[in-house]
Amino acid sequence: MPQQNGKVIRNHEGHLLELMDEDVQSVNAFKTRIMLSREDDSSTSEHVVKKQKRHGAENDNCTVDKTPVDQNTIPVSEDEFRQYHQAKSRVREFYREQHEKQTMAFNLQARVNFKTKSRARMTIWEALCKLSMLIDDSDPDTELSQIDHALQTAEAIRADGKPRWMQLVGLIHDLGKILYFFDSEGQWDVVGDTFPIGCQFADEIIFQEFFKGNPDDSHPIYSSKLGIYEDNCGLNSVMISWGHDEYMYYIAKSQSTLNEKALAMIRYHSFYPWHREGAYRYLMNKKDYEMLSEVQAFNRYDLYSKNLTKYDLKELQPYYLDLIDEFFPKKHIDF
Ligand SMILES: O[C@H]1[C@H](O)[C@@H](O)[C@H](O)[C@@H](O)[C@H]1O
Ligand SMILES: [Fe+2]
Repeated sequence: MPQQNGKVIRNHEGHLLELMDEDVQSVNAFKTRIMLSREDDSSTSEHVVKKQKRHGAENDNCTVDKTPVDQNTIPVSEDEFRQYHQAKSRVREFYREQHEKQTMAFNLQARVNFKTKSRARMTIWEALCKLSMLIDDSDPDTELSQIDHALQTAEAIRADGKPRWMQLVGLIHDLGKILYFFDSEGQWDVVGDTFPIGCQFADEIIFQEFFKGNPDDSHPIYSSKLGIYEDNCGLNSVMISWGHDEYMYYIAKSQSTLNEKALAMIRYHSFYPWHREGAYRYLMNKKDYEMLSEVQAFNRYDLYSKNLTKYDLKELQPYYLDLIDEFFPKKHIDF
């Protein structure tokens, strides 16, 4: 049974405690690094804003949305994807808001919120069905709902004969976007490309100019090249902007048997400035180089599978239910 509004601290949940412990430690580590930099960060902002939902089909039960799609907006060749300079205003406005609001203060608080609350308990399939109600404002390449995108990605990986764990990654890589229906302040803290917090916003980030409105961009430490980090400290020690990738990574890490490549694909698939544009190499360690090629291999399916195909959910359900069972030992997942 999904629990909406889970503001309850569920201390009896073993995995939640584990997660909290791990992340309280990492949040503390970030705080320590900030304190060590002796900067007075008084930028606590008001996070309560009105949510504007951009819904797809008005249904919560996984029926197929038959809404016609504007054919002219769909990219056909690889170089037609991610053309942000000609993107619609909804995409520009999305990034203006995201870049202004993804601050260190927000990110620390988002992690504390995540670790100290439980939002809902449901099956992976039930969660996937929720994605039929979300269209991603940040994405210039699809107007379909996120359930269509999940199936397109998974089916492309499957059609290419890739391993079953990777097919599952295709299916659930964006599942964290259900965060939008729980704790989020809008889409800006759920979707979109991601980037490190606590150091310079690299030029390779799309719409870099919108960081002008982010207080961290004029912070003496956070705006420096290394910020609070050390050379080659490894991405695992870097705080990446909060959203569906981080959220789903924690869920999959604690409640699935997916391997480290799968977890890296989930965690970094939106980190385009890194995996596509080559930024932030100075934060990487040896392990990150191994994972980089995995994330890039996954990205091909994530990005280039976006087309007009709407798969028949009922037809695919038995196959994917088996796949989910293989890697998620518990039927009901704490989201
Ligand atoms: O991984 C993708 C990618 O970063 C897209 O650019 C973004 O629009 C989506 O929200 C996200 O899921
Ligand atoms: Fe994504």
